[in-house]
Amino acid sequence: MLVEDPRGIPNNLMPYITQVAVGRLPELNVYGHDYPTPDGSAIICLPIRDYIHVMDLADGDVVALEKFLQRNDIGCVAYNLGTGRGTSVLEMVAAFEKATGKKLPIKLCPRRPGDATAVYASTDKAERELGWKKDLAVGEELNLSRERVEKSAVEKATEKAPGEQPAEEIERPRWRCQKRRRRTISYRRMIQGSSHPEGEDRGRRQI
Ligand SMILES: O=c1ccn([C@@H]2O[C@H](COP(=O)(O)OP(=O)(O)O[C@H]3O[C@H](CO)[C@H](O)[C@H](O)[C@H]3O)[C@@H](O)[C@H]2O)c(=O)[nH]1
Repeated sequence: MLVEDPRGIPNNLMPYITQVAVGRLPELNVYGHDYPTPDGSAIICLPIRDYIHVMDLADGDVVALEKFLQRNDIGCVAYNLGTGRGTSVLEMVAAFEKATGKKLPIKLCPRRPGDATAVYASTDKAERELGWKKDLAVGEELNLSRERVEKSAVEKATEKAPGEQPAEEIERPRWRCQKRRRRTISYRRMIQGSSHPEGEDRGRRQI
């Protein structure tokens, strides 16, 4: 998932990339550059994964919940939410560099034990039954990821010690994602206005 900012040194790719980009970590270790290509040719190929923005994932949850709230007899159904597309680590690095205009220092390293060569979702069922499809392009996802990290970096820089007086106002990056905010509001309305017997209580707990 894109848009993660854990404390300490991250294990996952995106938070590692963003921490290198803002200078918290010196370089990105790219694990594994000796994987086979699907056709068995000798070309070096990095492991591939399915990278989806957390807001697309949240939209998928909303449409699944909508379906559930409309029917009482739906039972347990599993849907894959992803882009349906495999992307390599170096493709992610290139997309990030394009979105931010910033060069990321990388180091090619041996494979990480336990890493699978290729993992990506089949999203046909979600598209067919929920009408859900990821709608952010990779560049847009990465812009949002960068905004999230910049915002968090400002918040960390302005954290106050107990008893400390308010510091001078620091300009915060503007959150440009008005479309997403509108969706969150309509999600709240949907839950609050639900006629499902449990809808109102569920909505109160989640908001
Ligand atoms: O510092 C790092 C961290 C990761 N990777 C590589 O990046 C890829 C993703 O590794 P992660 O640890 O981030 O994630 P997983 O392999 O557990 O994959 C899961 O998380 C991914 C996002 O981090 C995608 O969502 C993916 O579909 C999901 O299976 C792997 O090829 C890994 O070897 C690096 O090269 N350097």
